[in-house]
Amino acid sequence: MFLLGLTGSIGMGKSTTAKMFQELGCAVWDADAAVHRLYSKNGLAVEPFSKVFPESFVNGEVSRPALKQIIQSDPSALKRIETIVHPLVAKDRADFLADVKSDIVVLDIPLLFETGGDAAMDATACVFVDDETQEARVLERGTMTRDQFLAIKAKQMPAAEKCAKSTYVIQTDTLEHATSQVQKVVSTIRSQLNA
Ligand SMILES: CC(C)(COP(=O)(O)OP(=O)(O)OC[C@H]1O[C@@H](n2cnc3c(N)ncnc32)[C@H](O)[C@@H]1O)[C@@H](O)C(=O)NCCC(=O)NCCS
Ligand SMILES: Nc1ncnc2c1ncn2[C@@H]1O[C@H](COP(=O)(O)OP(=O)(O)OP(=O)(O)O)[C@@H](O)[C@H]1O
Repeated sequence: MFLLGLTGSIGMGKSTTAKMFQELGCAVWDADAAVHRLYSKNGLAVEPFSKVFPESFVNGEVSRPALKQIIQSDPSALKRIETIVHPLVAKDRADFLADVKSDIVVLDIPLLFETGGDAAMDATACVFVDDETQEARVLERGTMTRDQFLAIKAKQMPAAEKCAKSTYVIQTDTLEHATSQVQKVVSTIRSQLNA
């Protein structure tokens, strides 16, 4: 099993690119989706958040708008949120890897390099688009204010640095261009596996 870590700065196209890998028969695990499961009703993060951040506990779930308010008024809260969430995400991933059957497994992890997760990968791929397109795409989603976007971006390793550390860089300027680069990465890895 070949582990490919897929990363990139906020809104640069990780999820969209992960789907392209999935369409080529790769198994995909998505760290952000794991966080969604953990925050939802009966998710494993609900109880610890209800104790540490009672304001975030809304209708039996961890509320993302409430968390964003908390981080906005106290930027140090993100570190405390990560301390609760990251070990639970690690367990979700270990459970997934214990069961998966596929030649290539793509792990979509926004903080791959920031958390040292790249050390456990056979190769890494970074999605990339220019800063203006990134900002326009994130703000178009309407889930974050510009200040919230800039605060998250400031927490992340600069995009150019992530790309320099990666085995592959995937430009996400158009869907067609990204698809052809994903096809090349998959065929390169498959030919290595079959060599
Ligand atoms: C800050 C929160 C509330 C924002 O929620 P929202 O639904 O608006 O955004 P979403 O979760 O889709 O994240 C969007 C992007 O923000 C970036 N991001 C999220 N958390 C972090 C973080 N702790 N540090 C740096 N970037 C982050 C990632 O690129 C991510 O893909 C949420 O991301 C969160 O609870 N983050 C803490 C958990 C975490 O560290 N997740 C990262 C993957 S393990
Ligand atoms: N190759 C591409 N060509 C054109 N648009 C793209 C491409 N890849 C992604 N996009 C668009 O960019 C936006 C962000 O993409 P996506 O949600 O995949 O990013 P992400 O990196 O997973 O985001 P986040 O870090 O917030 O989780 C979406 O609107 C998506 O349609």
